[in-house]
Amino acid sequence: MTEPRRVSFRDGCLASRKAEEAAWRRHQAAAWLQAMVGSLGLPPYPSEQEFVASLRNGIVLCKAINKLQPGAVTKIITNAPSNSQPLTAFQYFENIRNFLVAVNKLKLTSFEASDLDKDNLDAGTVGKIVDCVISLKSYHEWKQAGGANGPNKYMKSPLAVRSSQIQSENVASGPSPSLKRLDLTEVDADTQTFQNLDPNMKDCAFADAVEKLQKVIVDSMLSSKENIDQDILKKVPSKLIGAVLASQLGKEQFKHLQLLSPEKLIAENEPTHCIEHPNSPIESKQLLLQAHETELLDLKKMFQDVKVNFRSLQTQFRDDMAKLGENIQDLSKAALGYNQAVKENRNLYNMLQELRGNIRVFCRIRPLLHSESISSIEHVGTDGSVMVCDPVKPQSAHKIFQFNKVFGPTTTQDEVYKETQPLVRSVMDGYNVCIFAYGQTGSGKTHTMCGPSGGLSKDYGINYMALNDLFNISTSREDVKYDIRVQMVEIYNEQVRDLLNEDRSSTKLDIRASLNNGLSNLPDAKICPVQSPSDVINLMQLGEKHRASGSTAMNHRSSRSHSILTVHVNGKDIAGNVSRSSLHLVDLAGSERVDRSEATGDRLKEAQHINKSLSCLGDVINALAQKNSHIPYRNSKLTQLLQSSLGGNAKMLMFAHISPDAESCAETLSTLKFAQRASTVELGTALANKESSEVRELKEQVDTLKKALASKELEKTTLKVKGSATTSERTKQVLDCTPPRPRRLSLENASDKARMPERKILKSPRSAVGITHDKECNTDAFRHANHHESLIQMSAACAEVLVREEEKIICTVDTVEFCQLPTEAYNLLKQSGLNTPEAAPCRSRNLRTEASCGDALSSTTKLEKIMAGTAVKKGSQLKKSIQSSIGRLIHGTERRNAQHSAQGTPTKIIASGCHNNVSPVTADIRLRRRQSLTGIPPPLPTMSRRSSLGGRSDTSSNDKRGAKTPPPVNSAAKAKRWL
Ligand SMILES: Nc1ncnc2c1ncn2[C@@H]1O[C@H](COP(=O)(O)OP(=O)(O)OP(=O)(O)O)[C@@H](O)[C@H]1O
Repeated sequence: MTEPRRVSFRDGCLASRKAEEAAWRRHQAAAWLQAMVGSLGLPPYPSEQEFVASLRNGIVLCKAINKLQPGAVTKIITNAPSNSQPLTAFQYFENIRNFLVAVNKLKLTSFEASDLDKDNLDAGTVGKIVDCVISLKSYHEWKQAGGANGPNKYMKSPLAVRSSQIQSENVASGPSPSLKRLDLTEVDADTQTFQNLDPNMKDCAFADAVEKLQKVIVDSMLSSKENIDQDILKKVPSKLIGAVLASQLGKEQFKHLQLLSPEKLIAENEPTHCIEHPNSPIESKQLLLQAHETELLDLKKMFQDVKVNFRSLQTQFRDDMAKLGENIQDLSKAALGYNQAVKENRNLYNMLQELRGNIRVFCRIRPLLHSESISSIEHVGTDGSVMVCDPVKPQSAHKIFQFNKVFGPTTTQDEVYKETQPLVRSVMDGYNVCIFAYGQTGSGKTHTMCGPSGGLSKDYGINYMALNDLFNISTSREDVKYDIRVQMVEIYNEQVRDLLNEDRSSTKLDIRASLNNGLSNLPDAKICPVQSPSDVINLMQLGEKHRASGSTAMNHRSSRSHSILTVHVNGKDIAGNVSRSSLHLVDLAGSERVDRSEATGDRLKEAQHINKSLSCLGDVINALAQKNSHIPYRNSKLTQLLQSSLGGNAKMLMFAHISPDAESCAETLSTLKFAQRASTVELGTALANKESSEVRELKEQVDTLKKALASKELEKTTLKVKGSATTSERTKQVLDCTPPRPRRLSLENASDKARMPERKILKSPRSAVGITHDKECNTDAFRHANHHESLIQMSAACAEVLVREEEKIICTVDTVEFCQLPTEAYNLLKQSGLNTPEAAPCRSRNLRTEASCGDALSSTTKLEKIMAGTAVKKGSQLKKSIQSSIGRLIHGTERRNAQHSAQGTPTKIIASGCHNNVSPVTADIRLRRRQSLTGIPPPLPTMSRRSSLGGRSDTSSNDKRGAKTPPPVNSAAKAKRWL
């Protein structure tokens, strides 16, 4: 069994300490008794009950004291034999009484007989019994030591003595002298004696006192078996005493004692300075209370500290949370910014794509059908890549193709449309869009464009969804009014057929040349207005019904023609701005290997046409990809129809359809290669076909003016015909050498080329009017040479007439101010005698006419100058202003058209270069007129007319080409020639 743990006062465990000490003393007492009388059957550390029980009959005690002092107890009542009655407590009391008498005789610590009564057991009574045994033990040791150091050296510590003394008042009559000597409270007599001695005696007495004190303490330590290092005894006695006392009663209480000298220590031991004994219950409790109070204070302090710490932690936590919140806000801002940046990046990428004009290419893989088992598609990447490997030849390299998007076999129609939607929606913003499905037969083109069963099922394809979307947008945009119309044609065996025409006997269509409006180059195709998606479904079903399809070995419902559904969208907003665009949805017939499709007869013929037209499409794509100067659009009807989309300014999307079937691997690779080549084609920048109301108004104005001009020309022709019968012959001659030619650089050239028929009327009223040749003569002479040049060249007689006619026409076309000839010019004409209208029926370019009019030359020259300087300029100002307005506002394409016209002029000039003998005056007038219309500065005298248009300025070459208009000459030279 291990020793109980010893706890000091500093730990505030006084009670525990006392219990330990009591147990320790019981152990010592029991051990000594057993050593004296033999085993008592007690454990090494007996409890109070065990200890008292072993002594209750007094036998052990009597035996022990007899060993110390033989015969101290003469008669010991021992235990009765086992068979007899057990002894009563009273019989044993005899032993106790005898023992206590013997103890008192030896003047040892005693106790009361009742202390052994088990009913009265408490810490105090057992302690007295233990003290008694310990004192016997000390006495025994003292005796064994030979009884040196006086008769009472066996006594235990003074504290114990004092305690015993107080508690044994009833047993002993009073404290024994020896006890009194050891009790520090009873030192008065000794101290007084000490002070009365002479100094030498005092020294001796002091030394003796110190020695005594030291001995007492050592005895006490030894008796209480305190675990003190033996070396401590060799140290300074005062410190030793202080250390011992501090260890016994607590450092705080006895600190001052450590500093005391022996004298002071003795003085301290005066009755007034009596050292408080901790064993006193009240004092112990006070100490305990103090310890608790101290501990409480400590705890309070600690609590305060914890509180402060907690508060600071709380503040810190709040700060941290605030910082964290700020950081999160920053992060979310950054994330938002990042998202916006990504979005902008995507938009910019799209814009870049649009600017580059690339065709967008999507690839769609159809799922394996029942009859197919092995797939040649190895991998479909989310980044638009697809990897193909021929399962029949696994050793062949894996081929990877990259597209804008790849749709796997499980992709739904909706998912496909979602990616297509932005393109479709741009139709409503005025862009032309073309979406076409390409791929081998049975790869799913019709499924994508029209839906399963060619649009007859509910799982609609792009065609229907696109139209539905357009309707949705048109209803959601309240400020724009849209007009949506639909055309549907097919190309079957190189014939364009109208699919919406119920009359199947007249469905064949001709393709007309068109520059910018996609499939509107089929003016004869039926165009149906649609108001709702149900209209669209009806039309699509009608078209599908009429579309050529047939069964082949590869597709039981194979499309045998290319079908083209065109949606025309015209929009007009509340501000009057208009937009025109078209969406072409093309479901191509599939390429097929005839051996696999087992096509024969009609099917074979169809297959050949299909393959040929697809091959032509491939040629066009190749030529576009290589940026060849010649693109073979005219090689097939398909490429002819798609020309404006492939080579124009439309947005293009191609769906490359592939079959995963291993047997179709070769076709799959061919389709993918075609699609990849197509993706490298750079189209022109997509342009929105929008017109502001201002431009539209100007265009309308121009149209009105043109119409007015045409009607007035007719009117004028009728009038002139009446008065010019006599000059028909000369006019005929003039006409023979001057074929009709288009007006160059006129307003018409800047207008829409689509208005060809109207322009023809203007250029050639002769054909439009259908009048006699003589009558035409006057009209053409007037129109083509134009009024000013005619005035110069015509005879004096006809000049006036023409001037008047000119005035009439100009008056209707431009303004009244413009057509009114200046008075000066008119008077000159009069003076020159050229004022007979009847005498001027012919065209001015006739040299013979010029010769006969030689006398009028000077007047004519003057007139020319005046006309060039005043009337012509005045008249042209308005035209010029209109033209410049149109030039600023009209679409770039139209401006280009105007440039084309301007560039085309030299060719026309060359073509009409047979009239080398044209009057230089006429040429000059013509140049001035052109300048007035185009704003191009007049050429330098050395410059040819061609150079003024930006062509070469080499006059010799000009001459060689026989330019129609010679360099201007001065009036003297002109006069010479005319003479
Ligand atoms: N994505 C798909 N999901 C389910 N079935 C599909 C898919 N694509 C195609 N099919 C089916 O494959 C078969 C052939 O499709 P489809 O007729 O659309 O091919 P095609 O390319 O138009 O052929 P052809 O050029 O001969 O007209 C049809 O039965 C169709 O339902």
